[in-house]
Amino acid sequence: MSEEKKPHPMIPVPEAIKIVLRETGRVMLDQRSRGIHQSESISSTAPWSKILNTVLDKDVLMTEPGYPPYNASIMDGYCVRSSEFKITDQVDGNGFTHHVADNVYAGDHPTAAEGSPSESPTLPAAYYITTGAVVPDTFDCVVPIEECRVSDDKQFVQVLNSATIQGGKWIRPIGCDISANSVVLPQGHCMDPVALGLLKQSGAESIEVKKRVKVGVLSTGNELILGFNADPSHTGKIPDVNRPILLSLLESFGNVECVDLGMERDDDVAAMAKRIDSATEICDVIITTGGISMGDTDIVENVLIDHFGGNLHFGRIHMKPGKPSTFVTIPKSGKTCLVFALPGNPVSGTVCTELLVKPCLDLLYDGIADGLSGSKDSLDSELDSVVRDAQVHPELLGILSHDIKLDSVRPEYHRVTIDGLENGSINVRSTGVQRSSRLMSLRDATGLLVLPVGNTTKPKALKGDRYPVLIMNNSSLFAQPQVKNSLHLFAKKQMKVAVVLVCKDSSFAQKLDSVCDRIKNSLSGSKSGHAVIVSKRVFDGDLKDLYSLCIDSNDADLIVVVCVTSPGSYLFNLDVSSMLSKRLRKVAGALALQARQGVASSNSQSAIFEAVVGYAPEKQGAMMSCLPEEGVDGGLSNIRGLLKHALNTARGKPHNHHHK
Ligand SMILES: Nc1nc2c(c(=O)[nH]1)N[C@H]1C(S)=C(S)[C@@H](COP(=O)(O)OP(=O)(O)OC[C@H]3O[C@@H](n4cnc5c(N)ncnc54)[C@H](O)[C@@H]3O)O[C@H]1N2
Ligand code: MOO
Repeated sequence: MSEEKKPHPMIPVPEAIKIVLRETGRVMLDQRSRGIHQSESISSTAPWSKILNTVLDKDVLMTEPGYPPYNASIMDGYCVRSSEFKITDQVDGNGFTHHVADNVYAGDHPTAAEGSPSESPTLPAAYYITTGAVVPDTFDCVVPIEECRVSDDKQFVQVLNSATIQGGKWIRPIGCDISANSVVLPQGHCMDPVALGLLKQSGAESIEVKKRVKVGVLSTGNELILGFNADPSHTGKIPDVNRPILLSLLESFGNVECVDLGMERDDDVAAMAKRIDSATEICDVIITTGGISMGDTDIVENVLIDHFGGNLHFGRIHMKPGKPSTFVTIPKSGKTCLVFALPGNPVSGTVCTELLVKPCLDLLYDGIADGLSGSKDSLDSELDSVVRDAQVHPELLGILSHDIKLDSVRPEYHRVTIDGLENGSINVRSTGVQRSSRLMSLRDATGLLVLPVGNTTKPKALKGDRYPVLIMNNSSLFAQPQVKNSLHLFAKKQMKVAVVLVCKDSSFAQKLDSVCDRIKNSLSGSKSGHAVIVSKRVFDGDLKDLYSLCIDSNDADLIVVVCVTSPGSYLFNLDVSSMLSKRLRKVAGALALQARQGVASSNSQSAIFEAVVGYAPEKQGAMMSCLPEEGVDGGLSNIRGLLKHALNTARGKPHNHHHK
């Protein structure tokens, strides 16, 4: 290390992000003052892959005459004139009402048909027409084929019910879907698949879209090679992983056009300067990795400052990983290039691209408020507002699933797997050893947990502690359910029900079949699918054996325990319900209350009964409910809709592939 090389002060992450946004805003205001507008025109006939995910910089308007551009039939049938029918109702001896002048198929251009007079001396004209075909001028009604009788030679047609003939019926008039000159797609709209379709319908020749931000990525270091090529024994050489990671990560942001700047040695200042020089010509933003800390070969900062006269805004950040991250702006040919010189460790470079570079790219792409002028007097306050309004990472409050030792020097952006929503909270677990060279720590990472510096009072973050977690990949949060756990598919499923009739006295056993029928009826509804009784049993033994009988058996989703006793003697029922509620896990209070209300509405006296609903711990995912015989219908139908969700909750843990 040379004598004069002194470490830069470490600034806090929030300050670093604000500096990045402020300098980005400065560049944008400068461009605005020079009238530079970052948009480009794309022909609407360009390949859709070129248009997909671009963002409109200008409204797309509907061309004349609107969509659809002609009056189109909604049905296969016959088009007629509503005015003619009234006069010539049922003139033909065979009951035919119209003669068929011609056929118009979708795709035909029926100019000949326009206003053509009826050729039959006696009957008005009709045209056979298909769905989507042009309704000939002067015709104003389509009668569906089902409403017509057609002669064998297809020359004549009888409209069976005159009431089906109404002006405008079964026709989409010109411009009814999109009226001429209306805004089809507003400025700022992302060209998603539906927007591509609407663009086609609009008839617009081209669109103005925001220019993607041009970002160059350069790897530095003498140790770098392209790959091991199945031979990792190159002493001292390692594959360059930063470029593939960063180029593809940037690509995934969607608002970036990447420029691969290749690899550069770290012992040749002139070569590196040359490469960065040509990059500043074409790139808005440059990311370099490696060569930015304290070693003799860490030359990147020298090149950026000494060779290009760059302005250094910060040279170190108080964070782990990513401490040596450096941010420089380089004025070049009338514009300013934003340069992020990131550490070479793969994790550091990746985390800092997410944390520091992404907000800069989003700001460059999304643009700044229209009213900002960048004039000298207001510049500072305008930049303040740019920083305040800029968008940063989506974030949630994560709950730690286990203890983590805190770093005693730097706040840590700890790579975690977000385990999804459970009871409304986000549980996170560490991806393991967090060394910034250990790319494996990013493999299953979907978030960065922001941990504070540890001290003697709080050396560890503890299980259950809450910290902000920055989400790295939104889609990972929405775990895909399996068919069996899907809310909408499960709704159609059968609910398998086991019934246990608990009798104080065996004479009640004969009620079993009728009770089962009532249970089946009360659980079947259009929304909750239908119930099938998979087992019916009578229990009249010692109550202490009841629970094991209930859980022993089949693959029921729901075990319904029905208590039957003589009217007015409810003590037995209470014994049953209190015994079961002790054995069940997560007794569902809200459901039980609903059930009890339902019971009461069937039979007011049984309201005294303590309805029970809960999960049987021994039967994974099954629920058990205990109800009195008199109110079983009301009780079950009251919880029918909720049972489906309760069962899904019991089973539908978010699916995760990578459990440690
Ligand atoms: N005396 C000090 N030494 C170091 C300090 C310090 O403060 N004082 N900081 C350490 C920290 S923290 C980090 S992070 C690294 C960052 O170093 P550089 O940015 O200079 O990066 P390099 O030394 O070039 O590389 C670091 C590491 O990463 C490997 N690497 C580099 N590029 C790639 C690539 N494209 N693909 C895969 N791996 C790459 C390189 O071989 C090194 O192992 O500095 C500490 N040192
Ligand atoms: O800051 Mo460095 O990125 O810890 O390893």
